Amino acid sequence: MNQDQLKQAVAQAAIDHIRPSLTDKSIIGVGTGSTANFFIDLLAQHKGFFDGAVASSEGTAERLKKHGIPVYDLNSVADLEFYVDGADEANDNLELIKGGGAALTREKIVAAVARTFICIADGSKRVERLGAFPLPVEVIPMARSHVARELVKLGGDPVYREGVVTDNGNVILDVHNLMIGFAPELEQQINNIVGVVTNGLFANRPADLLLLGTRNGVETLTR
Ligand SMILES: O=C[C@H](O)[C@H](O)[C@H](O)COP(=O)(O)O
Repeated sequence: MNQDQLKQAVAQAAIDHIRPSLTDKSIIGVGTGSTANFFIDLLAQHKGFFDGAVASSEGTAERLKKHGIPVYDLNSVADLEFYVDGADEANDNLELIKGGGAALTREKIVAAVARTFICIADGSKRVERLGAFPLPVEVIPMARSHVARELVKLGGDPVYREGVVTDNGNVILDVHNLMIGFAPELEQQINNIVGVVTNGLFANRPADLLLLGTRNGVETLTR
């Protein structure tokens, strides 16, 4: 099985997990990235069994709409049972690094609202310790240098992701070589830097269910 087939398998596992709970009133939170795209394409086969979706990026909204799936503004949604999204790294505590596709802030917002966050990833994303993947930090453009200096004080090496503007009009610093000891604390510390919108650590709101695509099948990890 190649990586795309593993992504497809976990996307299908997520569909199988949520399908029995769906009603014609269900609205599903949908993440961003190549794994989430497999999920969207499979979800489209179940139109009629749910109402619509909330998107974590403009790209995802566009893909959902192309499939004819209604996209709702999160502000108009009172109840979101599921949020399904990929990750760049995941540990066995279901803490994640996300934001390789620059969608981290909207992803974190939708994850905060959802009752169940299902993370889908191919097995290569599983790590013992988070941090080999550079941590994405979304920053207000005028604060970029200030935030970079503060991140250096935390022991990281921030690199400006040139040419990338987030859906919120901000920029991304990718922080290399961070020692991530206690992830929930570091997540807060970075978010406390003035000018940071949010960072890609999902440790205070980790996933509830992690579906990992491996050559031996889909592994399920829960908290
Ligand atoms: O900003 C992007 C998201 O956090 C993605 O979920 C993450 O980068 C994983 O993407 P992919 O499924 O393409 O590996």
